[in-house]
Amino acid sequence: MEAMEAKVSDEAGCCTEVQVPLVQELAKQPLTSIPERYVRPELELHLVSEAEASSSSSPPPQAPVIDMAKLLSPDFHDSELHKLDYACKYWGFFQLINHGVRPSLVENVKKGVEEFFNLPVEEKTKFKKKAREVEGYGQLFVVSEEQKLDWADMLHLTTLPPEARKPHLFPNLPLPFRDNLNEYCTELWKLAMELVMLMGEALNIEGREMRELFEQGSQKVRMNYYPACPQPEKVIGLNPHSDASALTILLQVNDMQGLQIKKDDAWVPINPLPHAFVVNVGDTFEIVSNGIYKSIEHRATVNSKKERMSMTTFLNARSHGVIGPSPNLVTSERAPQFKTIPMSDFWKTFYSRQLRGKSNLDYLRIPNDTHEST
Ligand SMILES: O=C(O)CCC(=O)C(=O)O
Ligand SMILES: [Fe+2]
Repeated sequence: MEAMEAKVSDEAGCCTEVQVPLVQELAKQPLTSIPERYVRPELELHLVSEAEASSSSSPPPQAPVIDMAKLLSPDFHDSELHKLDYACKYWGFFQLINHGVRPSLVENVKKGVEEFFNLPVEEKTKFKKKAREVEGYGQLFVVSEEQKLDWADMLHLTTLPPEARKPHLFPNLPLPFRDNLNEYCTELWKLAMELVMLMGEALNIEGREMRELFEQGSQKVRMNYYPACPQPEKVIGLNPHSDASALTILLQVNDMQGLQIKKDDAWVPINPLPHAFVVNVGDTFEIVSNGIYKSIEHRATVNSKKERMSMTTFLNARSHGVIGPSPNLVTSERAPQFKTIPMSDFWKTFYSRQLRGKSNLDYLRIPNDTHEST
């Protein structure tokens, strides 16, 4: 992978310098009130409409469930591919069952994540995110001293290809977590590649084009720790956002619910099914699909009872070259919806912004009435 040097430096070094406290440590103190930097006044406005919504008799809609075994079976492939296509177009999120990753491996990884966050703070600080880096332990996307903060800490790592791992991060994870995570990442790479190839098939994108975009891509993981909060309705665990990745595979680590996705202007909770992964389309795939598949806004809420942990695995397109709508999906009826830009520029703007809504995709959007070529 000769472009690796360029890739590593493209995705790093574009972050800001603002350092913030660890929320896990903050939450251990006897808090009489939530520090102002974590209080989100906008949530109070939303509470009213959510109360109205929850008083309606119909239960919230559920994200589609996709069966990987059916996608891979000649008998069920076509009908399941149709379901996958629908899920990516209208939900941007689905639960994936029968994904083939060994349950004991998944359990070991969950255990490793819990054990990491339970390490003494001095141990975890060895992984601390350094100024101007995007990987490590702490908070990402803090771009100003005034900005509101999330009620969460994260450990963010490049996991694949192995040569892109930061020497002070992945290789220093405690054993056996390091080995389990290594195997899990290889399994999830295969799974994510299978899924993007299937999504490409459903959209009629050439296999060669998909392989060029993703085979030399990278994988990152983000382990999220949301401490219990005495006033959970005032804070947000992870600000509403869409993921920059092509595809995200989320593992809920302990049995606390908190993920919500925006569907028809309402927040819909996702309750992970046993042994399922929650999968979502990221901004990169929305661009490649020329807006046909949607990267949906989601957020993490917190609660007063118990901490919550999750781990997201991101499949990213290769970071050399450009990213833009697939030529097959730009037609006389469907103009390009996004500009084509160097992938390195895409990452630079992503890491220099606050994580907020679909702001990183919106700046690439071509207004409807403009038929400029890219
Ligand atoms: O913790 C969750 O459920 C959501 C995490 C997430 O959206 C992310 O890491 O991008
Ligand atoms: Fe996300």
